[in-house]
Amino acid sequence: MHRILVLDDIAQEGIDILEAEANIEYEVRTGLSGEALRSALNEFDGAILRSGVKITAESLEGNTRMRALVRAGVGTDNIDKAASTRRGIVVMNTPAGNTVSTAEHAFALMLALSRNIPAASQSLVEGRWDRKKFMGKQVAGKTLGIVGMGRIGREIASRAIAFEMNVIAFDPFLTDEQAAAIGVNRVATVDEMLPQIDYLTVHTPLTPETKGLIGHAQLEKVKPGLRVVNAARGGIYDINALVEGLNSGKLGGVALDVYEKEPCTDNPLFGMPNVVCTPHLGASTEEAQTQVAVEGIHLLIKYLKTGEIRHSVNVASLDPKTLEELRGYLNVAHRIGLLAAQWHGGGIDQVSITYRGEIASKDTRVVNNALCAGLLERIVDDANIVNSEMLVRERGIELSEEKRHEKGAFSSSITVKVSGGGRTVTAGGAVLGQNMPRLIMLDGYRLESFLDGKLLVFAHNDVPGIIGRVGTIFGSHGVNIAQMAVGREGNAPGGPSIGVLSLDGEVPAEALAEIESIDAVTRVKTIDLPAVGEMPSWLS
Ligand SMILES: NC(=O)C1=CN([C@@H]2O[C@H](COP(=O)(O)OP(=O)(O)OC[C@H]3O[C@@H](n4cnc5c(N)ncnc54)[C@H](O)[C@@H]3O)[C@@H](O)[C@H]2O)C=CC1
Ligand SMILES: O=C(O)C(=O)COP(=O)(O)O
Repeated sequence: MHRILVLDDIAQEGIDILEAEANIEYEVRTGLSGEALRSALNEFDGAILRSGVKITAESLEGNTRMRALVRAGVGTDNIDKAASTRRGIVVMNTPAGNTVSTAEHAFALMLALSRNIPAASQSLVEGRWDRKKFMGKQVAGKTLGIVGMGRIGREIASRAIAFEMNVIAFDPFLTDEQAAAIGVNRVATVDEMLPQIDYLTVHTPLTPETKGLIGHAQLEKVKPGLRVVNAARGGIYDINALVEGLNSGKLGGVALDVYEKEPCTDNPLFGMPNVVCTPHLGASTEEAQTQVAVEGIHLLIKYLKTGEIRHSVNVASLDPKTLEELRGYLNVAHRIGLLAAQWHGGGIDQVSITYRGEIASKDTRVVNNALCAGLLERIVDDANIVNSEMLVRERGIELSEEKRHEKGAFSSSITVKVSGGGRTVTAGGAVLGQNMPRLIMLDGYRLESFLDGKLLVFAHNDVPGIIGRVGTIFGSHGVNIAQMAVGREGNAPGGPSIGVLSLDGEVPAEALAEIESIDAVTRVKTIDLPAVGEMPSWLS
C-alpha cells in the first residue's frame, strides 16, 4: 500500500484518481508548515503540492519514508531540491499543464493595464461615470518585450502578434532561427530591448540571474510610460524600483500576479494608481488545474508503483522502456559497487566508472547512481538511485565517468575503479542473458564469477596446489563451494592471480584465518552481496 499526501488544493479529478486506484491510500492535509509538515511528510510515500506549501530542508529532516514530491504546476522554487535529492526523494513537475492559462492571465494583465479596467470598474461601481479619467492606450502597433521565451513566453508572443504588436524577445537559449519562426526579434541582452519597448513581461524562473533583473539601473534605460507585467515569480522586478518608476512617471503601469513572499497582503504597490494586482492566479483556471492535478497524480502513482520517472527536476528521467532496458545494468552496477567497496575496504577518495559497448550510448546517470548506491550502502542508511551520486560527491569523493562505444567480450560492461588510502581496486560487471549479473574482471584480471550471495575473494600467487588447499579448508569447515573462478595475468603460471569463490554458507573465522596463513595468499576477504534475484527496494 502506497500512502499519498495531498498538501494543497488540487482539482477533484486528481482526487478521483487517487480514490479509484488500487493499493493507494491518500489524505488531504492543506495549510501545513513547520513541525506539523515535517511529521506529516514522514508518514507518506509521496506528496503532491502547488505553490501554497514550502518544503524546506527542515521539513525533510529525519524523513525516512517520502520517495517523491510532485509539483502540480511548473515552478519548484518552493521545494528544496538539494535537500530532497540528499534524502533520495524524486521531485517532479507538470511543465505544460498550465502554460496557456498563465499566458492568458499575463496577457489579461497587460490589457487591464492598458485600458485601466480594474480602476474604471471600481470607480463605476462606487457611483462615478468617469470616462475622461480612464483614457487608455491601444496595444496594436506597440512593442512588447518578452524576457524568457520558454513555454509561456512563446504563448504570449503568439497572442501579442495576433494583437498586431511587435515583439522583441530575450532568452539565452533562443536562436535567430527560432525567433524568426515565431515571428519575434531576438536581442542579445535585456538592456538592448529596454529603450525600444512599450510593454515588458517576464517569463523566467526565479534564479540568481533573474532575481532583481529589472531594478533602478534598468528603469533608467526605458522609454517613459513603459508598462510592466510579472506573472512569473516575485523578486524578478525590484519592487522599490517599480514604486519609484511609477512616482517619477518612468513607468506607465505595473501588473503583478506573484510576490516575493506569498501569501502577500501588504505591498507598497497596493493602492497606487496604474497598478493591477492578482493573488497568484496565473494557473487558476479549471482547465489548468484539472490538467496539472491529473498529470501530477499519474506521475506520483507511476513512480511509486513502477519506478518510472518523468518530468523530474532533480534526477534523470527513467521512462518504462529505458527502465526495462537498464534494469539489468542497474542491478549489476549496484552489485559491483557493493563488491568494490568491500574489496577496497577503506576510505575512498576517487571513483571512476567506465561504460563500454551498447550501454555507452545510453543515459547512464541513473546507472552511476545505482553504482554509487552500492559503494555507499554499507555506510549510509538511505543511499538510493536518486541521491547516491550526490552523497558520493558530498563526501569529497571525486567521481568521473568514461564511455567507450566499442564492444569488448560482452555487448556491454561496466567497470569501476575505486581509490583511496594508497589502495586501488577495479571491478567489472556485465549482464548475461536477461538479468544474470556477472563479475567479469577484478583488479585487472579477467574471470567470470557469480555476483550474488556470499563470495570469498583471495589474491594470491598462482602456484600449484593453492586451489586444492583452499577447497580442503572449506571442506573441513563444512562450507560448500558453489562456483570458483580464477583470473591471472596472461598465460604464464606463478604470477599474481585472484580467486573468487561463491559459497553456500557463512565463512567461519577460523577458515578465513587458515586461508590467510597460506604463504602464497596475499589478501583474502569475504564479500556480502544480495542473493540471486534480490533487488534493492528502489529497483524492485
Ligand atoms: N503565475 C503563475 O501562476 C505561474 C507562473 N509560472 C512561472 O513562469 C515561469 C516560466 O514558466 P514556463 O514558461 O513554463 O518555463 P520554461 O522553462 O518553459 O521557460 C523558462 C524560460 O526562461 C528562460 N530563462 C532562464 N533564465 C533566463 C534569464 N536569465 N534570462 C532570460 N531568459 C531566461 C529559459 O531559457 C526558458 O526558455 C516558471 O518558472 C514559473 O516560475 C508558471 C506557471 C504559472
Ligand atoms: O505552476 C507554477 O509555477 C505556478 O506558479 C502556479 O502556482 P499554483 O499551482 O497556482 O500555486
